[in-house]
Amino acid sequence: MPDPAHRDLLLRQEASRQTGGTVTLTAAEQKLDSYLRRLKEQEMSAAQFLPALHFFKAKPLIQKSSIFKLLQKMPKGAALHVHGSSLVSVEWLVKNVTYRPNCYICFTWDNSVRFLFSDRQPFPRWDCFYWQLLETLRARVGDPTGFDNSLMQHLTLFTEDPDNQYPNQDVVWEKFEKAFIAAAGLITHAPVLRDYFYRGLEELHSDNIMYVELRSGLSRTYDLDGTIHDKVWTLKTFQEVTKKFIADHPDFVGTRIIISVHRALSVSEVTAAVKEAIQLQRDFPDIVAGFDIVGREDGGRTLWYFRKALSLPAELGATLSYFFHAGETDDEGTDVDQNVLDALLFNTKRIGHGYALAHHPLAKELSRKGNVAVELCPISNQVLKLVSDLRNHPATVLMAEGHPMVISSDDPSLFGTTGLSYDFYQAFVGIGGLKANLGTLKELAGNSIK
Ligand SMILES: O=c1[nH]cnc2c1ncn2[C@@H]1O[C@H](CO)[C@@H](O)[C@H]1O
Repeated sequence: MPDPAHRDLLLRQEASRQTGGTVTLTAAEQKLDSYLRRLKEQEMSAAQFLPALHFFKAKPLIQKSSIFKLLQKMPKGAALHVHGSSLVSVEWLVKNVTYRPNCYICFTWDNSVRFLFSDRQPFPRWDCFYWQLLETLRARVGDPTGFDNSLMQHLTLFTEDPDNQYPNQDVVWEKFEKAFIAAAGLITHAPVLRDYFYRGLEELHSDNIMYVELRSGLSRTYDLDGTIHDKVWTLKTFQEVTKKFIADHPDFVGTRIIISVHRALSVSEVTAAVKEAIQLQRDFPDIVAGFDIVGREDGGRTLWYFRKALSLPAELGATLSYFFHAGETDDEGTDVDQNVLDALLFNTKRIGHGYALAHHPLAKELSRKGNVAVELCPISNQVLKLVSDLRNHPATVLMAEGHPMVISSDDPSLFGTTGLSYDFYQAFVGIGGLKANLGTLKELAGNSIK
């Protein structure tokens, strides 16, 4: 029989490698940890293991969970992987923004919607022939609640029947991109953008988050009379709103922007965007964090495809920090699957998603040694169909190995979440399992503000 004392020693050694395994807990924290463990045993043995359900089905049940309620109260540090155009709850977009005067709507041939604020009847566009004043239309349909719910459906992925609505990744990604386009007309109206951003910070702050980094393309914004504002205007607006928010909430620390472009762009377009981002980071060092390339990785252009553009800062002797999405794929062995290694070769500061990282021993080693944290977004991975049951998420291995990682929400409006508590729940209960404890939570929150 193996020596029980030796076995004990090995078990302790192994546990100490787990994320949070080296965090020491005070006596009071140990008490809380035992309580958390009991709660977790109950929730994990419940007939419906919530992180195994599609998030849309689990959400109302998570809201009743005692662990979730504790997580809401916990200071969670920073939200480091959030897309700026999916920041605020769709209820607010519909109930507040679409009720503002001069809001026009148009239904497109592909069953999507467009919004536009205008002081006159908008001209037909290629994607939108017939614009109607929302106020008039809402009055005419007679059932404003039903109408508003249908508007929300265009702006979120939420559905009661996700398994049938989204049979595969192609279907869910198509709806996903359509929802971004639909929301754009609301969010890029200049006066709305200010309120939208302030509201987004409120939602984060009320979930005990102190800092956020937003991926944003800094889309041009417009005024009622059609005046267009450029990226500098948008950055200044982010800067001003953040300042006001901190004045109103002194415990909030700040916001920074990771300038993002879509991977559907050409090399020359990305080259121009990199040049512009270098300049913007130079001009706004306190608000521009760096640069990323976004959009669905599978079937999309790779980081290596853009290598000339991405090498520019080094060639020019300029600085531009990278925060690349990489390895948000289960297509092992394809070109996109190499994004994780290439992201590291381009000195990315963090890896967005890194779902594929577990299958890349060398990239994993580099990320660990360089302390390049993986931005784990469990709900996003579930909704966008990379994984169904979180117990099978490759991050279970990363967490067991103490790999540097942070937890984030990716697209709160589209997934119907606010703050990070839902994401922490899924990571803590689903991915961490019984092994993850209060030390794990402390380390995850701590990693985000290092
Ligand atoms: O999880 C994600 N992976 C990759 N791209 C994403 C994800 N979430 C959003 N976007 C991309 O960000 C753009 C808006 O900033 C969206 O158009 C979408 O392509």
